[in-house]
Amino acid sequence: MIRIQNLSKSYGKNKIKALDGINLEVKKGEIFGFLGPNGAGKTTTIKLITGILKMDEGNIFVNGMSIKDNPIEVKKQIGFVPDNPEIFNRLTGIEYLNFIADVYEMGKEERKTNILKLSKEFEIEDVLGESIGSYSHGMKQKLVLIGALMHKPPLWILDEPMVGLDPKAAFTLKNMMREHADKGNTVFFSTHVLEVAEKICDRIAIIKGGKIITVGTVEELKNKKHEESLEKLFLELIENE
Ligand SMILES: Nc1ncnc2c1ncn2[C@@H]1O[C@H](COP(=O)(O)OP(=O)(O)OP(=O)(O)O)[C@@H](O)[C@H]1O
Repeated sequence: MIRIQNLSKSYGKNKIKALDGINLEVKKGEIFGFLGPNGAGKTTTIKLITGILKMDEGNIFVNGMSIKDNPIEVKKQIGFVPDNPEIFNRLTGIEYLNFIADVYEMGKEERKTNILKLSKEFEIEDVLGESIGSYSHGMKQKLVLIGALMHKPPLWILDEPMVGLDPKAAFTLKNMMREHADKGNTVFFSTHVLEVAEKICDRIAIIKGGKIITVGTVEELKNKKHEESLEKLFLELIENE
């Protein structure tokens, strides 16, 4: 579903390398966790897959299409939730969702059905008429999730999606991620919450200093290093690799 080849990205005049030639393959049907310490390059990778940033070198293919050659087609495949849900505060929730639905050219019935279903699941159907500026962080996060998922994209890319969600909403989202992957779709998400990654990911990658230091199932990686938990494995790899 996602193929990343020799991807590099530097920022600023000093050309600080945020990503240094990473390679990664994420398959259909998997929940893939992208882990790493602060500043490792997770958000940069996500911004390159979603076409928000331009890569310096390498290429990214989504469903066989290069993001360089088919940026619009690739974006149609993706539902993206950024790490910060700061969105149009002056719009109401429903105005925001209708705007997103327009961008994705969704029909009247389709948008109505999908918005109703998702807003009920995340329990914000009663506040969609109110301005986003009045929402809590968690409510904004739920609204962004609904906006990203309502056009039913096969590939979900979620940057720290659990931050700000209460336990019930986080549980709902985790179940939705599993269901989505089980239907043959793909979920790629970054997180610092290792317990969540350990529980729900089919495979993980750990990135540090712009380089992927390991990829595999949680069990494979734990066995390789004889560690009992993902937390211990993560700390060992971050210290020593
Ligand atoms: N706009 C920018 N200008 C300059 N440097 C940047 C910019 N954005 C990111 N960086 C640098 O690129 C590197 C990778 O950052 P990135 O945000 O991708 O990390 P991350 O793994 O998502 O971190 P976190 O867990 O803290 O969100 C860091 O050294 C960061 O300081």
